[in-house]
Amino acid sequence: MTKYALVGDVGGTNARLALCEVETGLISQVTTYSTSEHHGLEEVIRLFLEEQQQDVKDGCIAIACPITEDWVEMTNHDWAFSTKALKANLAFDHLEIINDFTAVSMAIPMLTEEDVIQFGGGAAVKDKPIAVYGAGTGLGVAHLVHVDRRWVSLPGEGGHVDFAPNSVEEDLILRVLREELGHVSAERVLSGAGLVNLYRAIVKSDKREPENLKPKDVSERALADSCIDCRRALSLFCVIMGRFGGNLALTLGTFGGVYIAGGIVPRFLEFFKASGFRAAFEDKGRFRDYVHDIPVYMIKHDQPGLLGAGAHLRQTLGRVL
Ligand SMILES: Nc1ncnc2c1ncn2[C@@H]1O[C@H](COP(=O)(O)OP(=O)(O)OP(=O)(O)O)[C@@H](O)[C@H]1O
Repeated sequence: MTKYALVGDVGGTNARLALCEVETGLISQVTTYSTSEHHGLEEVIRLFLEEQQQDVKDGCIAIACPITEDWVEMTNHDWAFSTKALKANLAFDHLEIINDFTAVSMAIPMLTEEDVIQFGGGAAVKDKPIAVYGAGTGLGVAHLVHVDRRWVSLPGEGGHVDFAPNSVEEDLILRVLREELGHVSAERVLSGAGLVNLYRAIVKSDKREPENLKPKDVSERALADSCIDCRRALSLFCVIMGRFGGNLALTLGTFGGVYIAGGIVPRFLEFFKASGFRAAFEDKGRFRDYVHDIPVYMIKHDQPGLLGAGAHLRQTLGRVL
């Protein structure tokens, strides 16, 4: 009989739950619940399991916040719970709560050629380290290394490293943002709000007054070619994505590839392809040759969080990915 586990991907707005076939990793019955319409994770899991009519005893839920102890509190929502209590209340044998980017990284070994778009470089080297990063509401980062015939995801808060400018234009941006924010992390430029920060800094460095724009306004005006500042901001966003990805590649020698996740880049794919992204990725001075062949892939699979939560759980249960 097919054995199923519960998998989940919980963000600030939506909680997605699904079944995962333990032997194959196949995801089915994907159901999305609005987090604002429910009191907590246990409530939506119960609703989901009542629908399924399956004897589910194992689960893995990816969630958008740092996971450091039993008590889990979401960053952008008021859901909070004890993992131990949740496992006991659901009468599960096994329940893991993992960070959402840990899940995205664990999905990578499961992806096929159809799930990605390559941006330059050669072929990925099997079992070499992998980096994944993604701009969305924030900037998520994770690394994946292959040790003792299993994949290990290295967590961290890599989105909060210092923004490292590498051109006169980027120096100007840093100066303006530092005056406003103090510490300028990479996330302050590589996220939805980051795109707006770039636009505002470009306008302010020219001693003009920026408009009150949303991230979507900046990318739409850039694509429509109706605002030169927005176009510069979007171009710079792509270049800084390249520099940041190149830094991840250098740090861990990611000859297994660098992957881009997150909801922002897919919204202007053609612009991204034609941008200075790859040149900036390789713009590493004496180490240009080192990163030259490292492939970059954008993940286009629509549920990498669920796929990765399933992969994480299956590996814990002793399956080989
Ligand atoms: N067309 C667009 N161009 C640029 N940024 C956009 C666009 N549409 C939305 N955004 C920004 O993208 C960010 C949301 O990113 P994303 O869609 O990856 O969701 P998330 O909140 O990070 O993830 P989840 O869906 O798991 O909660 C927001 O900052 C939003 O303002």
